[in-house]
Formats: sequence, C-alpha cells, structure tokens
Amino acid sequence: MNVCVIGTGYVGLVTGVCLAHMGHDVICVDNNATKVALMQSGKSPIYEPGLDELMQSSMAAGRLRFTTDLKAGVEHGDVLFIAVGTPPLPTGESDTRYVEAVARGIGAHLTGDYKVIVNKSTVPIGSGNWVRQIVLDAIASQDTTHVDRDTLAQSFEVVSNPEFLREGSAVYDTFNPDRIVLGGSSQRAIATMQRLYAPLIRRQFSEKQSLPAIPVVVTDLASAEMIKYAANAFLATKISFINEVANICDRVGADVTQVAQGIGLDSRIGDKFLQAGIGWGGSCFPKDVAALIHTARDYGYEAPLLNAAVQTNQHQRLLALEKLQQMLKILKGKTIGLLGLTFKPNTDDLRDAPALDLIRELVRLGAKVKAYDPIVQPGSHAAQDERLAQVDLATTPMQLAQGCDALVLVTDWVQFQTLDYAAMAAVMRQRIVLDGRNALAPEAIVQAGFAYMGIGYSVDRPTVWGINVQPAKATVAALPAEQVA
Ligand SMILES: NC(=O)C1=CN([C@@H]2O[C@H](COP(=O)(O)OP(=O)(O)OC[C@H]3O[C@@H](n4cnc5c(N)ncnc54)[C@H](O)[C@@H]3O)[C@@H](O)[C@H]2O)C=CC1
Ligand SMILES: O=C(O)[C@H]1O[C@H](OP(=O)(O)OP(=O)(O)OC[C@H]2O[C@@H](n3ccc(=O)[nH]c3=O)[C@H](O)[C@@H]2O)[C@H](O)[C@@H](O)[C@@H]1O
Repeated sequence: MNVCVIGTGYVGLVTGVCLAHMGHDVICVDNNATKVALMQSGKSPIYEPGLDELMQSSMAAGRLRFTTDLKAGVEHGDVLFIAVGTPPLPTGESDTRYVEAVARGIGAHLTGDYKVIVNKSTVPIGSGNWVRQIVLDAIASQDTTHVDRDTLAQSFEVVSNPEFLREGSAVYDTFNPDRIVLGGSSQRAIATMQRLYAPLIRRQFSEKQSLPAIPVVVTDLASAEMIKYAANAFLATKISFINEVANICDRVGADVTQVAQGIGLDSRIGDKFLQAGIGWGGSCFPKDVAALIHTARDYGYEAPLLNAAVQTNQHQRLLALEKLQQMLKILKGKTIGLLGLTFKPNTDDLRDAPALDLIRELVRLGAKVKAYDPIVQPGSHAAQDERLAQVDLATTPMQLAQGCDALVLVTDWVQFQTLDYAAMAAVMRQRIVLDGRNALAPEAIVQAGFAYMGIGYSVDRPTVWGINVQPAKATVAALPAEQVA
C-alpha cells in the first residue's frame, strides 16, 4: 500500500521505516528541512538501535523516501499518518497545534481519492472528531477546480491508532507489539488499517511466524484515545508504586529488588516496570499523565491516584540528592559524577530526564557536576542542551571519576555494569556509589573499594562505612515433587 507519514520524530520515523520494511511504499514528510536532508542521505536524526540499517535497506529498495513536500505526501498515501509532537503546555494540557497544522494541510491537498487519516500522535480524547472537522474546514476553503467539495468531504475517514513503542527498543517494539489498537466507526477505514498491518499481525516477514497473530483491538475513537493515556498512566503509576515501596523498604529494613521479584511472580501483578529508582521521565510519561489529569479536571474530576503518582515521582527524582546529603552532608564544594544523562538507556533523548532535575539542584547547592554518558558526548547534538551548560562532560568513565566525591548512576546503560570500578575508585576524592537504578552488582562495587547505596535498602542491613550493602537477590526454587503432592 502507499503510505505517508507526517512528522519524523521517534514515532513517525520508526513507523515509516518499519512499514517500508514490511513492503509498503512510504513517503515520510517533515517540515524541518535540515532533518529531511539528513534522512535523505540515509542517516537517522535519532539514536535508536537497528533503525539506520532498516532505513538504508528500505531506501535502497526504493520503498522509503523523505520530503518536506506535504502535497506530494498526501497525494501519494492511501493511509496518512499524523505523527507530529504533542508536547505539554505549562498547564499540563497537550499542545495540539502541530496536529492542527498537519490536519489543515491534509485538507488543503486532498484529491478525491479515498484516504484514511490516522492519528498516531498521542492526542487528547475527542481529537479524532476534531481532526475530521479541521480537514472538513480546510476542504471548504480549498480552491478546487477539478473535484467538487462534497466528493472531497466524503473521500476520507479518521482512525485513531495509538503507538506503544518505547524509545531504545522502538524497532523491536514495532515488530513485536502486544496489541494493535484501531479506533473508528468506519468499517472501510478499519479494514484498510488491518490490510496495512496484515504482514505484522501475521508476522509474515519475521522469523517469529510460529507465534500467534498479534491481537487487534477495534474500538470507537474516544476509547482508542483513552487506551493510550490509560496505558501510560498505569505504567507510570506502577513505577511510582514500587518506588513508594522502595522508600518504605529503606526505612523498615527490606530489599525492594527482592520484594519486586516476589510480587512480580504473581501473574496478576506481572514482573515488568517494577524496577525502583530515581523516578520516571522521558517525553511521554510525564506529559501524558499530566494531560490525563488535565482532561479529568476539565470534567470536574481531580484524579487523586494520578496526582499521587506524579507527587511520588517528583519526590523520587530528588531522592539522590537527599541520599548524597546524608552521606556527604554539605554538597557545596563537592564534586558529583553522574553516570548517564538520558532518561533511559539506548536513546539520546534528554526530554524530562531525571538527570536534569538532579543537575539543577546540585548546582543550586554549590556542587560541581561532572557527567559521562555513552551517547551524550562532548560535541554531540544532545550535548548542546543548555541545561548541561554547567556540567563538565567527560569522554570516559575514568575521566568522570577523577576528583569526584561520589558517583551517581542515573541511567542504567548496560555498560555501566562492567566498568573498571577499582581503577575509578583510585582517582576519586571519596569513594561513594549511589546506584539510582539498582543496576549494579553491589558486592563488586564494594570489593572495588566503594561504599554502595541503592534505592530501597534498609538502614538495618549489613553496612560498609555506615552505608547499606545490597544482599543477594531472592532465589526462586521449585518445590521438590513430593512436597507438591
Ligand atoms: N517518543 C516516543 O517514544 C513516543 C511518542 N508518542 C507520541 O507520538 C507523537 C510524536 O512523538 P515524537 O516522535 O517523540 O515527536 P518528536 O517531537 O520527536 O517529532 C515530531 C516531528 O514532527 C515534525 N513536525 C512538526 N510539525 C510538523 C508539520 N507541520 N509538518 C511536518 N512535520 C512536522 C517535527 O519537525 C519533528 O520531526 C507524540 O504525540 C508522542 O506523545 C507515542 C509513543 C511513543
Ligand atoms: O508513549 C510513549 O512515549 C511511550 O512511553 C513509554 O516508553 P518510554 O518513555 O520510551 O520508556 P519506558 O521504558 O517506559 O521508561 C520510561 C521511564 O520510566 C523509567 N522506568 C521504567 C521501568 C521501570 O521499571 N522503572 C523505571 O523507573 C525509565 O527509567 C524511564 O525514565 C511506554 O513504555 C511506551 O509504551 C509508550 O509508547
């Protein structure tokens, strides 16, 4: 099928590239000419594992093109994806002006051929009908000579198809979704979307063909829009829940990693998104939870649980500061080294990253901040972020450790598990590791000469220099057969 994806951020680019890999003929449109030129040269503007390779192979096969020309994209696509950003306004409300501009642009360029317009962006509940109205308004003011306006008005339908990919594993997630959600009232539009996703649903192009088909959930427009917000709000609340449990663990003498393992094996709870740490961030959880709270408020409902999840997260994002103060007392004049800056590993995305809150507060309290991130390297695009202006960016972990009073693991990049911590300890002023993601092997860190502290360990646990040491993980063993009977 012919597809047009408008907006080539994380979602738009990954969607376009994956649809082209499935065999569709895809044009990606973006109004950022610099970005388009980069993509036309076969380079992805974002760091996302596996994306460059797929992008280049689909371009070589002639199934993937990039342009700034919206008209060309609209004329080409049987399916038109709107995948532009919906960032938060200061009120928490979602800023839908980019969606509005694209919808207007689509309406101005419709040709009379049948098109399905797909809201892929995360948009407030009710946006499906709103987009439809904007397109109709644009048709009404279209200067058309070849097709009458009634024909144009009948020539499109709007579907909601929310996206659930995670940054850092976006390509994998797109090819292996837990479900596909399609919201809309037109059978023709839903059938078109099912045809588009047929190779994915039946896993026809992957080695996983033996797995069952991917479930497709067909709903009305508003429910599909709500599914997206409810999914993100639930996941964010789940993390806030385990973080709250971690904070209680800290006080009562339990180990949150063992607790997470113990509750996660209950299939009603599940073991995912139970990693306690210094809080959730990124481009979506904070903005989508805020937007859902805002929507609820518009309807006179306070959404107390969601507000509490946000509040717990705000506290959690500064927990590292509290713990550093416990250990170092006065932070003024101390040097703190951050391991990781991005909001999660395998991305170069700094949007609403917990590291930024920590940097702001450390600087405010007079500490010197150094940081090492495998992707946010000096000179890189991400490093230009003005919120890093007061951070001394190191090019190696050793350079980071030099002269530090403490290291804080902020992002759980896998390579941080195997750094030469003994060598790093040797060049530090004080040897403290605060593991903000419970990602390191505490015994190894202690052996390397550090005092170790995680998130969710009790003050009553065995301590090294008065700081808690994480015990071994809980073991899970099957009962002997005779005991089962
Ligand atoms: N980033 C993520 O992992 C996920 C994001 N989402 C949702 O998907 C949507 C897009 O998010 P991201 O990809 O992160 O956004 P982004 O901000 O990274 O990218 C948006 C792109 O749209 C382009 N754009 C803006 N206005 C345009 C216009 N009028 N015409 C053409 N292009 C235009 C921008 O130049 C930019 O390249 C948001 O609603 C977000 O909530 C949903 C799931 C995952
Ligand atoms: O709407 C979106 O944009 C996306 O938001 C999240 O994906 P993403 O933000 O890429 O990353 P996650 O893996 O969900 O992590 C979000 C934050 O939660 C934190 N987190 C995650 C899991 C966990 O157990 N503990 C925890 O603190 C991460 O460190 C990160 O800061 C959702 O997981 C995706 O399904 C959704 O499509």
